[in-house]
Amino acid sequence: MAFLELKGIQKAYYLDKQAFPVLKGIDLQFERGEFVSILGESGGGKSTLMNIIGGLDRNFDGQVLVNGELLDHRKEQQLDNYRRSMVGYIYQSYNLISHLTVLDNVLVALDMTNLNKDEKRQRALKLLDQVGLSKQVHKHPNHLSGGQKQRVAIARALASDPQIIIADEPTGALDSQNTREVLTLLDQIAKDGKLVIVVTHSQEVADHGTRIVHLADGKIDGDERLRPAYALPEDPTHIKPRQLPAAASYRMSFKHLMYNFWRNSLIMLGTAIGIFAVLLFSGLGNGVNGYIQNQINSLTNPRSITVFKNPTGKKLTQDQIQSSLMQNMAADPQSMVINQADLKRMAKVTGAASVQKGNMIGGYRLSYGKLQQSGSSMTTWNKSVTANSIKHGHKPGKGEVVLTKQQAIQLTSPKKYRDLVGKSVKLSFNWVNTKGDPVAIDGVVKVAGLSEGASAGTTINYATLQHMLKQKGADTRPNFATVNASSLTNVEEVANRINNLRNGKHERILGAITVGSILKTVNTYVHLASTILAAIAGISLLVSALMIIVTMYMSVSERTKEIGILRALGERKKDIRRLFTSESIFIGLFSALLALVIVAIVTICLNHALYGLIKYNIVQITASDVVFAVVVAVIISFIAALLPARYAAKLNPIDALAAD
Ligand SMILES: Nc1ncnc2c1ncn2[C@@H]1O[C@H](COP(=O)(O)OP(=O)(O)OP(=O)(O)O)[C@@H](O)[C@H]1O
Repeated sequence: MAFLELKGIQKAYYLDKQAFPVLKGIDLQFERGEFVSILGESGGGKSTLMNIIGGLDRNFDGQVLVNGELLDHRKEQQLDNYRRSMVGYIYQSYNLISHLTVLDNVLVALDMTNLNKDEKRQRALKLLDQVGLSKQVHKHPNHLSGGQKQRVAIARALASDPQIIIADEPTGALDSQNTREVLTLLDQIAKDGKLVIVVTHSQEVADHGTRIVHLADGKIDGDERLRPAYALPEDPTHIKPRQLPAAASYRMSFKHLMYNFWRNSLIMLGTAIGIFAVLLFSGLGNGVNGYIQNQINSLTNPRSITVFKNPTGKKLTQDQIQSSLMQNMAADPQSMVINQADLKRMAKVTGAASVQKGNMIGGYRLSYGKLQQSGSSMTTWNKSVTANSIKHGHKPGKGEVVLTKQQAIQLTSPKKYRDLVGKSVKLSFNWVNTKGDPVAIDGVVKVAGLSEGASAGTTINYATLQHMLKQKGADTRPNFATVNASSLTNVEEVANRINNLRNGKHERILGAITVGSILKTVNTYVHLASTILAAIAGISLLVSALMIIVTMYMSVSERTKEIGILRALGERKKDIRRLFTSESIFIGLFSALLALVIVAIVTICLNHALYGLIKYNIVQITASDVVFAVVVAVIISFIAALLPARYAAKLNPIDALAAD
């Protein structure tokens, strides 16, 4: 039984369904320890035969038997295993992987063996030493001479200790000195008990072997034994093949990424800008939203509902309630009185947590020394006002008021207005008694603080105002109420229920004003803006994904030959796919990290620049934004690599090896 046997091998290439037969029935037997040269005219089918022997070609008729066992060439997996365990290739054009060092080129073959990390390294170094390259191990192939490159290729072919070495014109590109050295190495390989099959045009090379097979017109027309085959040594090999582990693909992808560092950096920068846009817009959305909420909440209590009497009995909008307020107060103050029954009904409304009585003065005069000021609205301090609206001083205690900054300026001067805090001012206004007769009220109150900003208002201590009214026999009943909703989410419902309270004639009796409605409008706009920004960011992510797809396709076409080399070494389609998806995932991951660095810098700068102005961090990136960005980047880069990786895996290894 021969070690390797070819039986009735036939092969034809097809062009427009027309068959061009190349091999027309080849029967050959080979033994280990042989150094066989295959000679023949150009185009005679030598390389085609080598691809069949080497397990690269699946489309032929006939049988290949190894140790008497049929190699099922229709099954891809069987051929992958066969190449991985049995065959080592040496090519005329060396076919080294340019982005790997000499040592790594040899280690690629060793990745598919059962040796541990140290053993692999030791073996690679030993083989490189044997071919005389121990000083060149860390160089890249483009820094080697032709002879040196071919010796690296020989070391790689021997790395996994295969029993068959196929060399296609191994000395075709070498000078005579290097040719002699390579032939000596090949002879030594045969001496070590391997089967060496060399395709050559050179009689000198052929004479070096133990046997010459001549191929003409697709048939064997000569088989000459020059010397007996070398005796077989005892089989010392302990190296067992195994499938390529995923970690090896990741390592190789990473090395390729680093080899093309600058080009990849630009791609990563491009992708990172897309991810950065998503992060920044999301952070800005969070910040703006938070800022507006914060502004509104700091000045007013969003859970509070201000309730007035509705003298019309009809349904009124919040704007209508507000605009008719002053007029009603002046024309018929009695019509605005909220009685005990109203207060009780409000308190019973579902979702109302508390009801607070209040008085609003429609028009009043303040005087400080010789200066006077007239105001149009002063309310008793209530739950809708927050202490944050007071910028200087504090909320009004007994006998105290809070004025607006503007009022303080009018009563003093633009430079000294703050001095008014703690000073007493005279307050006078008109009111009515329970019969509706006018009563003039006046008294001295102390300025507790000054309110400032959009919702600044004038407020007076409730007990103080009640006391002033009582003293003059005026009506002390409330003319507005503050209802606090039990939660932020039911403010509008509570307001609606209050608006719907009716008297015996089925007329509406109260009108409710909420700050929640303002908040809602603002939130709608913020949400709209965030959606638009997210869409823009989404487009930039799409561009990033397209960029990765293009890059990966470019990478596949640049690395076509490498794909062929790796397939010839025994890598599966799956390994090739992983090579490209993992590289893309690295790009995605590094882009995300780069985006995080950029967004961190921009966030710090923007927040720093704007903090002085708005006292708020306008960009707020949350931990979930960061996780989202990294996950999205990895997913997008993985998806973007799927098509190119699939394309790479499907390449025919023979065509890939023939690529320029
Ligand atoms: N993929 C292919 N499609 C079509 N025809 C092919 C293909 N590959 C090879 N051939 C043809 O098959 C024939 C044998 O080619 P092959 O490369 O095996 O010859 P060879 O003996 O190795 O030649 P050389 O010594 O010049 O390398 C040639 O005529 C070639 O044109």
